[in-house]
Formats: sequence, C-alpha cells, structure tokens
Amino acid sequence: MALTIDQSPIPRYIPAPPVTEELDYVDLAIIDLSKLSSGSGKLELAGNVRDAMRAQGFLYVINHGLTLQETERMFDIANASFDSVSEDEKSAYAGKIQEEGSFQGYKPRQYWHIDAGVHDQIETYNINRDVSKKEHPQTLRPFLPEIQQFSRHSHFNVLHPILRLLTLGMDLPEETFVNLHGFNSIGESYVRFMKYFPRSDDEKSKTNNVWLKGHTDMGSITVLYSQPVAALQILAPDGKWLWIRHIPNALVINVGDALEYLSGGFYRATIHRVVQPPPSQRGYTRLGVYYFAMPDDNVKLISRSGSKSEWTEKKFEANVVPSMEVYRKARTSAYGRSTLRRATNEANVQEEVISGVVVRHYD
Ligand SMILES: O=C(O)CCC(=O)C(=O)O
Ligand SMILES: [Fe+2]
Repeated sequence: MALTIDQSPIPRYIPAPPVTEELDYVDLAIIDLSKLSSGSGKLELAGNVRDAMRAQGFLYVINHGLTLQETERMFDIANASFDSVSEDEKSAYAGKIQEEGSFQGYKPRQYWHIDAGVHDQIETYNINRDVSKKEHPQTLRPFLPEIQQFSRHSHFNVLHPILRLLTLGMDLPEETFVNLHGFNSIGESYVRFMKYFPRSDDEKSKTNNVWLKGHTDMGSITVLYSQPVAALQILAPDGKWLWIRHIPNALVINVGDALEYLSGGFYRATIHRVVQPPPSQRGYTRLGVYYFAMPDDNVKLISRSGSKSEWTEKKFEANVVPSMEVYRKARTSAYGRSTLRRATNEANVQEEVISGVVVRHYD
C-alpha cells in the first residue's frame, strides 16, 4: 500500500532493544501473502493456512503490503495517542466499556482485574475501522487519514485474504466468511493501540508475572503487527506456554471464538497470554498495534461449514445462539470486571458464564 497522504511530523517511538535470551519459542508457519497473485500459489497457501490454524491457531503473515517504514509510522502514531494526549483528554475520550459493551475510546490503566487484587498496567485506545464514527483527541486528528488508510489496509489486504484462504481450506465458497465481515456493515472490527507499562515488584509477585491472563479472543481474526518486546505466549497442546518470536514487519494472526463458532470448530481459538518480558527487556514499555476483526453485528454465531463442522465444546444450544452484537457486548462489558469462579477440576483455570457460554481465563 503506497501511502498517498501528507504526513504531519510526529516524535519517533523507540522500542526496547532486541531480546538477548534464548526463549522457548513456538515454531509457527509463515504465510507469504505475495504468493496470492498466482492461482496455484493461492491453493497452496490455503492448505498451509488451514494446517497452521488447525494445528496451532496462530501463524505469521509476511509481505502484506505495508513497508517497514509504514508500519513503524503507525507505531509512532499509536505512541502519540498515549504520550502526547493529556490525562484530561484521555478521560474525555474514555470508552463506555461497561455501559455500552464497546472498547472504542481509551481504557485507563487498572481497569481490568488480573489476579489477587492486582489490576492491569495497560492503556488502550481503540478506533472503529471507520475513524469518523467517533471524535478523537486533538493530537490524533492530523493522523486520522493515515489511521483510516491503515484500517482499510488491515481489513481488505489482510483480514479478507486470510478469511478467503480459511474458507478455501474448508472447501467452502471463497466469500463465505468475507461476506460476514463487511467494511461498511454495522459491526465493531477495530484498530487497537495498546501500551503495557512495567509493574511494581509487589504486583509482579502477586500475579506471577502475568500481565494479561490467558484467554481466547472473542472475534474472528486478530491481527497483531509484530513488535520486539517478547511477552506474548501461546498455550501448546501439551500444556506448556511457548513464546512468540518477533519478526520485523510480520503480522501475527490468530483465530478467535467467533470464527470457531462460524467454522463449526474446524478452526479453534487458541489460548494466549502476555507475561513480563525476559530480563534484557525488563523496565521498558511495550507498544502494540492490532486489528481486531469481528463478524458483522447481525451475524448469528452458528456453523457455516456444513459437513465440515466438528464437535466443539463451546457450541451454543440451538435456541440460544447469540448474534455477534449480543456476544461481543456481553464479553466486552464483563471482561476483567466480573467475578470469576475457579473451575472445579483445573486449579489454574477460572470461569465466567457469558450469554450461556462458559468463558475461561488461564493463569
Ligand atoms: O499484546 C499482545 O501481544 C496480545 C494482546 C491480546 O492478547 C489481546 O489484547 O487480546
Ligand atoms: Fe488476545
């Protein structure tokens, strides 16, 4: 995507230095989207995406169409939304998370309960894919055309191609999932900026160094623009937490619960969490840029996959299938605020019931 927009000057964001420790990394497939231009490349990619998403629920995408400089520019803009906006303005543009069940706007630090009375040290600023839906702080206004272009890029050049590959991998008509993710439909797919701040020693010990508890995402696909601070881990089938490695200008993409429902369990949402970085990167902030995709609000969370449906323990009973709107509002307003109960037979799992479905949180 060649940026065609005049760019206002902005301070550069300097991330933490590269990690120096040897970590237990997960080996994820790397999907080269530039291969999409040939017909045979597409079928091969569809097979690779299917295998990766069924085995691990996570993969990397490279050659998605933004240059490293363009991606870094979006990190600079993300950082400005935290460092260059006053606390007063952040409160004025705070999201009505509990009241409206929507993350749009700022989430202040300490809003989510993590564990043992300790709350998060994470600020987020979420922007609907149509940036004109809400007002934004003064500092961000000159950058809105760029954010808009970035959100369109994430939707049309990343989300849609990945959804097409996922449907091809199930032998479904190519547009099956794309048709449920319209850019102009009513729905919540959004750009997220997120900044993690280091914790105090007391908070560290009480939370066992977990910054964001193990969870599955509620949407269909999450796109994470890779950044250098090691902290994201996924839960491997053998119960071990494995680290995600940073690949410059790659995307880390995972399946969320909504796609698990739409695919009838053919693709499963993988549990992941964020922990304190290793010593060489401790004491730094961690800045993230993401695109959280969800089906349109009116989409019922039932399988579209016909004979490819597989049993999924999360499946809704036929008479209580929620729409994406109902489901996302329930999950968004409850997240980090509701009282969790310990799962009966797994010591490290806590549960809550949302729209008739058990949502699990992992230590
Ligand atoms: O920051 C990350 O690496 C992942 C964040 C995440 O899992 C989420 O916001 O759902
Ligand atoms: Fe997540």
